[in-house]
Amino acid sequence: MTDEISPDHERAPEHEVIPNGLALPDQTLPDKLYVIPIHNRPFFPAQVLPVIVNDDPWAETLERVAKTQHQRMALFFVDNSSADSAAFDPDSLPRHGTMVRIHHATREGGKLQFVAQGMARVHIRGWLRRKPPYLVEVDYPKSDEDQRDEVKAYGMALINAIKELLPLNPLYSEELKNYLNRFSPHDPSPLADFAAALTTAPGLELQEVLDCVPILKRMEKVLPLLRKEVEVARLQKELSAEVDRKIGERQREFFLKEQLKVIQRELGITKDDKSADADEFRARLEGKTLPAAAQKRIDEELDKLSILETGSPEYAVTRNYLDWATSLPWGVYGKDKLDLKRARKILDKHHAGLDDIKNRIIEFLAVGAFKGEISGSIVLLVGPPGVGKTSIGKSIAESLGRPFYRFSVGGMRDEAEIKGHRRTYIGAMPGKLVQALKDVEVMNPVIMLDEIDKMGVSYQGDPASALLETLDPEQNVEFLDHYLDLRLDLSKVLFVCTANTLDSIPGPLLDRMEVIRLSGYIAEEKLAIAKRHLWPKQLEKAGVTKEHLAINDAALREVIESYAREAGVRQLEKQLGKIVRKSVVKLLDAPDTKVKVTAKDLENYLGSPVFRNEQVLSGVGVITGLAWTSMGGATLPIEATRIHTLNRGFKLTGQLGEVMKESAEIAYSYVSSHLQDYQGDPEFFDQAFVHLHVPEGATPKDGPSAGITMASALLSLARNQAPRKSVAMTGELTLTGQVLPIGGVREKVIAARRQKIFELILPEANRGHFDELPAYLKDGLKVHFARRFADVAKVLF
Ligand SMILES: Nc1ncnc2c1ncn2[C@@H]1O[C@H](COP(=O)(O)OP(=O)(O)OP(=O)(O)O)[C@@H](O)[C@H]1O
Repeated sequence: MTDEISPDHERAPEHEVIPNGLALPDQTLPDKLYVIPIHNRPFFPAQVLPVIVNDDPWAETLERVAKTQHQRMALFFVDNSSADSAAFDPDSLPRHGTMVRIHHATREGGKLQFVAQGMARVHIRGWLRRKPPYLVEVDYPKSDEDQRDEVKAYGMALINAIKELLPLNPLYSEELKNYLNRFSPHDPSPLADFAAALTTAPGLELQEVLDCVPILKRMEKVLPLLRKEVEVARLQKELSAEVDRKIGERQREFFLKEQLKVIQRELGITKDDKSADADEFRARLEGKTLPAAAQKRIDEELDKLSILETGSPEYAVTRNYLDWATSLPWGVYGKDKLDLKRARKILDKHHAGLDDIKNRIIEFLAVGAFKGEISGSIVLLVGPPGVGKTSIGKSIAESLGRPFYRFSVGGMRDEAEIKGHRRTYIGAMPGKLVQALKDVEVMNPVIMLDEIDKMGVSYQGDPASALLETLDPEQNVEFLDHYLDLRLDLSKVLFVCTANTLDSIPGPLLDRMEVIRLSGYIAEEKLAIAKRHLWPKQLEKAGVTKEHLAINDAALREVIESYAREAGVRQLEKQLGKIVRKSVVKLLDAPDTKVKVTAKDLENYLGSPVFRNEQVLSGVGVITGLAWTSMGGATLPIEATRIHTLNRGFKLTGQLGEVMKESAEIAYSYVSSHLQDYQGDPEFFDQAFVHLHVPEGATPKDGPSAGITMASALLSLARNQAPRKSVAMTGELTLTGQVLPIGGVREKVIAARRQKIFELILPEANRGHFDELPAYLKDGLKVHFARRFADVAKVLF
């Protein structure tokens, strides 16, 4: 067979625009047709549908069809997905295909598209060309068109089914319209074909319908297919209605929820906050190691949080609890830097002098370095105000590389401040220690407890015993905060406490502490501190350079002597601050000058001097004692006078404590009964009402160490003889005239030097303490050691 064989040689008419589905009067039935295979489902004679085939190899077929006058070809169903190519087996074609008329063929992107109008069943009689373009000889099978009642009944059934189908899917009505344009609804053959074409039955089943020429049989096949289609469509419709309903419900819910969110946001109680809260709390615990009990407790609280209403007070309480519990640094420990050289450098950098203190601290750190950790120790720095206790504490933290937290327990009356309130209280809070740990973010900081000698006691519990529980390494492994109600391990915290005196620190607490004494500074030390630290610090604070503002040593010395004679340096620091501030005012007036502060100018800066050198009192009945208070050592003049001679008597003033009163009684008894041993008038006290006064009457004083001083004052009065000037003394006196040792030798020596007193009387039993003092304190001092009061009297008179 050759290519020349073609069904027709005439060209198609130029314009043959046919509205879809319009029945053609043209009933041409060509006996030779080109063939194109189609897939998915067969094409029925009652259909008008667009068909798409591959350009290759069907382009030529279509071109040839286009050249025919009748524009017809045959479509055969091939149930093979690979068949849209030339590679189909011509013998595999089914018995019947459909002769179609081609309209509107177009070509785009490798595809050919045309509208096929089904015309008639067609049967291949023989092959004229077995490769594309395929060409076959055909004939057209005729169905038996008898109008028996059964056919009619089937026709009615089909029409009813189609009617049922129509409302279920709007697409069907379009196809029905096309169909009715071309055929009478009572024509059984097209009706059966149309009905089959409406169904979504599988290709092979539909091919069976196409292959079935006898009308009754064909209708028998189609009706169940159509009924099934109706059922499926109905089911589908129901399903989609159900889906619609569900989507509708969900959408409704969604919109309501969104509205609720907006309302809650407006009211400040956004639901989202809840999960954000819980998420944040969980995130905070990441990387931390909690004890099992704490983990369990926090999990429980988180669960509770999730069921509470955000607006409820209970929510706020739980949230607050979790906020605290999760922000603790569970299991987070900083690494200690135990480098002693570095530690020494840091201590030296911040502190002038204090060599013995620094050595003690280095020893303390050395023990830690040897053990590998610093824990289980409590350091107590005791000394007068402003001697650098706090700054030593800070330096310890810095040299260990640990964070530092400081709080004062002075005046604390309620143990809840240390251990927290129970959660049942409104506004309950954890105690200071939990707050400290939250702040420093490690479990092993240096925590400084200031003023532990000034803790109070009240009905709200005893803070001292709470503190003992906190500090004691035996107990603080399991420290319990009332608010958290969780056990915390405080054993790795290094506690540094400060106090001005040891007297009021509870014994059990003191027992566990490593006591380091800072005893106050003498003038030379203060000068060094002022030059190296305080003055530069004040300049920096004011933003002035030393090129603009200078002070000479003489001026500094004068400040120390006349304006700041306390044991510490806080007053000194304040005075220097005053000088700097006043100088800044001057500098603002004349920016390019340099201000030099000298001793002469001091009155302009600081007013008249607070202390004068001639302040040491002297005269009959006046003796300078040495005292030691929480403010450091001090000189303490004691005066005795005879008020009248009417009767015997004795009166005491000056805010004296019980012990001091008793030592006054002892002094009075001793002196009055031993006057003749001391060259006094033995009758003197028989006609003397004596008044003994300790000045600075507003300051409470106590202790036995003024015994010999008071006795000396009374003796001076009785002998009516002024004692030697510039001698100061301290010592306890017994009824038999023994001189007993006293405490605070160092502080008292420092105080005497500050007052420029260089001759001292000390109890013999304190000789060792004196000898231990550093040379710079002992230099130039004349010290008499007294065993008995007679030794004292010998020096004085
Ligand atoms: N040896 C020193 N060298 C340098 N500066 C010092 C020295 N001693 C104290 N200072 C400074 O004096 C000021 C007061 O010191 P600090 O606050 O440490 O005293 P404190 O003993 O803790 O007093 P308080 O008992 O009143 O708390 C600080 O500015 C501190 O730096």
